[in-house]
Amino acid sequence: MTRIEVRGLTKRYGADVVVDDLSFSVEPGQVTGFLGPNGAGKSTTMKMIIGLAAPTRGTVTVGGRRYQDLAVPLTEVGALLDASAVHGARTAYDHLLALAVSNGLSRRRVDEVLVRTGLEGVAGRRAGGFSLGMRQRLGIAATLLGDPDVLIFDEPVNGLDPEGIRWIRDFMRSLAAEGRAVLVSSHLMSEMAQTADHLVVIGRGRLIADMGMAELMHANGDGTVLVRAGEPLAHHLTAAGGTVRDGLEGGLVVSGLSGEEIGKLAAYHGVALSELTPQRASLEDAFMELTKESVEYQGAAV
Ligand SMILES: Nc1ncnc2c1ncn2[C@@H]1O[C@H](COP(=O)(O)OP(=O)(O)OP(=O)(O)O)[C@@H](O)[C@H]1O
Repeated sequence: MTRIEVRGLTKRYGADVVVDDLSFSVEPGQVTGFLGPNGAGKSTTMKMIIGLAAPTRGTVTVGGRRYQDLAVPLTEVGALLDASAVHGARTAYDHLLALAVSNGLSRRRVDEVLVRTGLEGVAGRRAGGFSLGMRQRLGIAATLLGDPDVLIFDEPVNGLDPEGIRWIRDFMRSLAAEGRAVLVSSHLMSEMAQTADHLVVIGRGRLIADMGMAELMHANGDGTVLVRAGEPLAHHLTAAGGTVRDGLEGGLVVSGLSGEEIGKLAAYHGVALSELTPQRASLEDAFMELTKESVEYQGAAV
């Protein structure tokens, strides 16, 4: 099983430290969301993983080896950093064939990846005439040519319509389900919520969070219940094992008890409830909270 290991990775451009002592792992069989506001250093980190930028300090390895030490990189790491980087005059088939041949891969793989990405019907068309969604598919097809265990995608859903976004999301999940390590960057938490198993959040080049999606949801209110009652109820809730804190506008935020248990408890003590709402974590809120210190340009509060 192949993983990406980033250790103490640092990149300096002139006086600017754009990636600052970053360490994290990308595990096989998972989609790892790589999140951060614009300019956080995501693309630069990805470039260092695939040897397109040299680290100022630190190391990054794929399956224990540096990218430049891989014999045929395409068979170990597939990366899509910029989907527009195709030769517009070439057909989709020829674009993939040129890549396959220059990497010593078989023609058969070209047909296979065209089918896998749903492009077989347009393989003879020039890539220059492709929609953004089709270009993304072509870019993804290229990453799969060498059947690599590790895949890296930089903002793959940027600018796509909902159908295209759904397709990419499902595709990432299917790649992880095959046991591959998938690293996907985004500056939108909402995109990651339905795609990633694990999140690595950075801001101004530094690691802010490295945690499982479930853990993040839990840490941000998932599993709590918002309660409003006409009469004092908090002491009954704590006596029954709940943890209670004050919410907005007189509400109580309760953890450790289910909505049903709270409802029964209130009925038992004859307390009328005006609200009993299980809380869903807002991941967007969690992300804003995590990164609020590190966004490049903040809107002025008016
Ligand atoms: N070749 C370079 N020379 C100088 N500065 C650079 C270079 N590449 C990136 N930067 C700077 O490094 C910082 C991080 O950029 P990077 O593209 O890695 O961020 P990002 O998180 O991918 O952002 P975005 O979501 O906007 O693409 C930015 O301030 C950018 O201007």
